[in-house]
Amino acid sequence: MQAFDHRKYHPTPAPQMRNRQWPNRTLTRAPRWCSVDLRDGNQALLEPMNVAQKQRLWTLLVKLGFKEIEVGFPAASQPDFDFVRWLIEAHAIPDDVTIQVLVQAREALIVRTFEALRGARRAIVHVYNSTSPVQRERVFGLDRDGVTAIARQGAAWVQREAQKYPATAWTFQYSPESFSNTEMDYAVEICEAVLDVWQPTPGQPCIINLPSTVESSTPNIFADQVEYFATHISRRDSIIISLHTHNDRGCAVAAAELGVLAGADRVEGTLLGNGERTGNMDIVTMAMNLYSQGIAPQLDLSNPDEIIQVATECTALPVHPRHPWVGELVYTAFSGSHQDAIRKCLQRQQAEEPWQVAYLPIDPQDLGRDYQAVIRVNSQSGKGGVAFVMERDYGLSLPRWMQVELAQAVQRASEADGGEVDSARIHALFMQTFVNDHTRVSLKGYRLDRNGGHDTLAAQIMVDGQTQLIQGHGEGAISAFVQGWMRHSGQHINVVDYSEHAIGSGTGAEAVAYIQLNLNGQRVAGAAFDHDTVSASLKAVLSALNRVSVGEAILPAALSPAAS
Ligand SMILES: CC(=O)SCCNC(=O)CCNC(=O)[C@H](O)C(C)(C)COP(=O)(O)OP(=O)(O)OC[C@H]1O[C@@H](n2cnc3c(N)ncnc32)[C@H](O)[C@@H]1OP(=O)(O)O
Ligand SMILES: CC(C)C(=O)C(=O)O
Repeated sequence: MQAFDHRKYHPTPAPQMRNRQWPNRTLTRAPRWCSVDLRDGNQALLEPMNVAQKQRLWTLLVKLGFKEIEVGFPAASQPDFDFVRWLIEAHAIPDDVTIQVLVQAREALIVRTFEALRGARRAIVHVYNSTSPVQRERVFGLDRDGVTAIARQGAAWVQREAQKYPATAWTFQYSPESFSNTEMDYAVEICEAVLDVWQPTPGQPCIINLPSTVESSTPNIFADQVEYFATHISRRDSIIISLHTHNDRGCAVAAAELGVLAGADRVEGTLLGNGERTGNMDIVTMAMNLYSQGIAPQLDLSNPDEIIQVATECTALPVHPRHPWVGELVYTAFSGSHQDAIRKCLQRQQAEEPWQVAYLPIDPQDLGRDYQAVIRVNSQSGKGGVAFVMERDYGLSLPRWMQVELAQAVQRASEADGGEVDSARIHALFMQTFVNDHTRVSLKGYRLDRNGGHDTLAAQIMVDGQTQLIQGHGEGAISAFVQGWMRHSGQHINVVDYSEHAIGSGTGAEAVAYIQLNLNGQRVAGAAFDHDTVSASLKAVLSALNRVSVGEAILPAALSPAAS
């Protein structure tokens, strides 16, 4: 066979299901969570955690609200053993938290595991052996009966050792490792053998943990396997069915979700999905998936930045900026149409109504993220994003036609400079484009006589350093000013659009005015600020006029200093 030849592989067999129920169900509550960060997560690290790092991660897991935490494989290494001893001797385990430890079905390792747990108030001992045909035939060289004997014997050793420590409240857990690659009838058979040893009861249940040790099928097949198992195993009322999915195909979360629909009670996973190969099931993602559907996740994930900080410091693994729910960029939109939709929805969103914001599946503030990062502008952005930034950071609600023109200026800047255009730069472009410095023509003062809609305005303006007086009549100050300007200059000006609003509140509030003129057939917009609204509007007219006059020397002859 040549390289990259798909014929090397065969599909994972799926159980024959006649009347599967899970597709008709929906998730309504969070499963029982068990964090395996300190065990499966740890065993996948280039440099496994030392005791201090484990203590740090443990503290975080407890703070997040985990009630079951697999703390290590104490028979495997001294740091794991020492960490379990520290937890017990330092009384670091809260009353409502149960520690869990993993061990192979090997006598010496089981004995050592119970030594590590001496003095624990409560503990889950998790024993496993692998059950798939490849493991049976190629790793263990045994048939089904031989592998079942390992499981039965392991279960018996666990039971025997537990009896030596009667002061501890023990729960036993068994994993048919490689469950999802095991024939389902055999998976049930081997677990029955373990249950025969442990004899669980509803009052003293045990945990059967079903792993997709290596994820090798679509999540619906995993769900079928779980439903098959849950409906064929005996003593269902005496066992907690737990899932432990891996992410080889990128579907660990989906598999766990469907597995819960298929009858599982409990889910094992890690924070942000660290674990063997492509990782364990990411509990943060699954819990946030539930949260976003209005289901209490039973974990406090309101400070993901702390989770990321502790997890990355303990594992030395970075978190992708687009990691589901918590990545640095997940609540940031660069694309114009997304920004436009987000801006409109946020404007309409009422505090007491259900969240309905396009492109933002949850309110970023729930996770301590502010709206600062929601909209960032680059060459893919449009007027919506630019308008959002101006409103959010400077309190400026630009009229639509000005948004369009500013967005074009921003786009040119982004294309010229490459990358993101930050809020300060957008503001500078606004000021440069629409407000400018009134170098040639500026307002010195005005007198407005209001006369029932027929107003007279006398304005003193500076033109190239010399004072000029223009006078006009009209309906309102702007129209009187424009009329005066036209009379003096011979230019034709039409006010196409005008708006103004206050920035801030109280006596110190400033007004901003936006105006669009048609000057001799050419559209030109301007904006201006002043504490006095009339001044702001007259200055906005001059901002627009300055724009066309700059560099083009089209100042009207009558207003040019030579003509005065
Ligand atoms: C899918 C999972 O994540 S399972 C958890 C895996 N995690 C780890 O392995 C991390 C911790 N493990 C370790 O540090 C080591 O494996 C130890 C210390 C526990 C044991 O080390 P060693 O005794 O040197 O043996 P090693 O791990 O190589 O084990 C292989 C032997 O154990 C047997 N074995 C492996 N798993 C099991 C099991 N679950 N139950 C019974 N026997 C097992 C193998 O058949 C093999 O036996 P052989 O020597 O007769 O061929
Ligand atoms: C021991 C089991 C649960 C495991 O880690 C796996 O199968 O991935």
